[in-house]
Amino acid sequence: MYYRGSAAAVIVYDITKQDSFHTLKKWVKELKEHGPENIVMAIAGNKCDLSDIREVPLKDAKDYAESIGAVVVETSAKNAINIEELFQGISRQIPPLDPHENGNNGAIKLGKQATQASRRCC
Ligand SMILES: Nc1nc2c(ncn2[C@@H]2O[C@H](COP(=O)(O)OP(=O)(O)OP(=O)(O)O)[C@@H](O)[C@H]2O)c(=O)[nH]1
Repeated sequence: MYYRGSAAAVIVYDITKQDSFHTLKKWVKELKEHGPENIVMAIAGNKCDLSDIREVPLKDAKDYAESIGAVVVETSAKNAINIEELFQGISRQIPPLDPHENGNNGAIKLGKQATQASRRCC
């Protein structure tokens, strides 16, 4: 996992495999210990189209996500379910850029400026 300087991390488990939920917890631990301090964590319980054979109850995922302050969404990469919601959830958690940090942090301030084109010639 590469996370240096990341604003957010999506950690995916398979709702039909309890093992994958245990593995997810190990990744969360790793991120908490070695990841950026304010990284936004999002948990995606993938394969929600297979909920008839689920091993991980949604409540377990929600309780765990709440305990670590993470976003949680059940997704289906196969059927394109909740993918947009996942990224919208993440974007709501990421703080806006601080224009005073590191110069202008790469951001460009948009506004009216006098340009050649706007000057009158006669
Ligand atoms: N039903 C279903 N299958 C999926 C979904 N996402 C991925 N798969 C299938 O799961 C298998 C593994 O997908 P990968 O993208 O290789 O995921 P992986 O984490 O590398 O592999 P696994 O640990 O085996 O799931 C492939 O057969 C995918 O088609 C999903 O949302 N629903």
